[in-house]
Amino acid sequence: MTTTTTDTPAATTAETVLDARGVTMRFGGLTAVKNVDLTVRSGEIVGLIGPNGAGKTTFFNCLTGLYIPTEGEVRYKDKVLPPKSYKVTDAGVARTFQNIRLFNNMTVLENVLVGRHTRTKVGLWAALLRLPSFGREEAASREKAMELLEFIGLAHKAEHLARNLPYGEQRKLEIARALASDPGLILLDEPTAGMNPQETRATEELIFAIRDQGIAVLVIEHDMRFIFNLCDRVACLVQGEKLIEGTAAEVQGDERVIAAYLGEPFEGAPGAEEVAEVEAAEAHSEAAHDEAAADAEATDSTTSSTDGEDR
Ligand SMILES: Nc1ncnc2c1ncn2[C@@H]1O[C@H](COP(=O)(O)OP(=O)(O)OP(=O)(O)O)[C@@H](O)[C@H]1O
Repeated sequence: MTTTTTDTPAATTAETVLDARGVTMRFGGLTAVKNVDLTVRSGEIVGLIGPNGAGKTTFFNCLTGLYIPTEGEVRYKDKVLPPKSYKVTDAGVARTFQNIRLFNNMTVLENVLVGRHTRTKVGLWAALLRLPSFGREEAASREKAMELLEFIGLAHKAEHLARNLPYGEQRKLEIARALASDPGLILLDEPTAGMNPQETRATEELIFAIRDQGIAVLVIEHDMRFIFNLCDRVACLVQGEKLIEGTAAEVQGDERVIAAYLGEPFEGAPGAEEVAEVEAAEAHSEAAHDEAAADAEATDSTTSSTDGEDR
């Protein structure tokens, strides 16, 4: 397996924000992610692609404390991330999910405020007794949440219930909620799933704007045009292993990536050896079957001619 890593001059001098090394995740006998290394540097947008079931979401779950990797280590700004999702958020890594997870019966503003809670400092008693410190903190949180809603273009819907937003806006709201925790890195799991081309284009602009605010981005997507337009670097997972990592042009033109998406086996692909073994075994058993059938036919014809002689 060949892995290409191309560094732009800016990327090589930038700080490493995420450093995942040798991440492996097994579920019983299934290895969903196998020995994957991936870095994301400040100022970068990195894409993670791969066919269905390649292990992309499992890898995200390993990065964000939802899963404890069977092997490997994940560091954020040089510190090993704790294996608890709220602590990962606290450390500065936020994420969105493939299936939207909003609080549907809360308003748009309240949803963003929920995302803000990791950054609020007042204690339980101050909140329950509504002490002045709580009031000040709450006002600051609301101001920040409204700024975020301005940023994503939903300030005019702050008091709407989340469930009443159109699908594309719900996805945006998820991003705003993730941003509310003031992350240094945001992980987006299929942010344009189910979007029309205009919404997809707007999401692309939003992600560029997030990057311009100094937040590094790691994004999973199946929309190749979107990913190759957006990303500084792209890594492709196939059957849990990183097949290639490089610039959009390098990954886009790699015939193994094309073959992986078209579902064709290709030389050197992860799992190719197993596929070759199965194919060889099948060919062998077919040949044995043909041989046995030919033998049986020969025996039959000998028997029938003998039978004829007997009569
Ligand atoms: N909790 C789990 N228990 C057992 N197997 C799992 C679990 N989560 C994922 N898997 C398996 O791990 C493999 C990778 O799944 P994963 O969802 O990470 O792939 P993916 O690349 O994100 O796919 P998609 O693009 O379809 O979302 C699949 O075979 C899946 O069935």
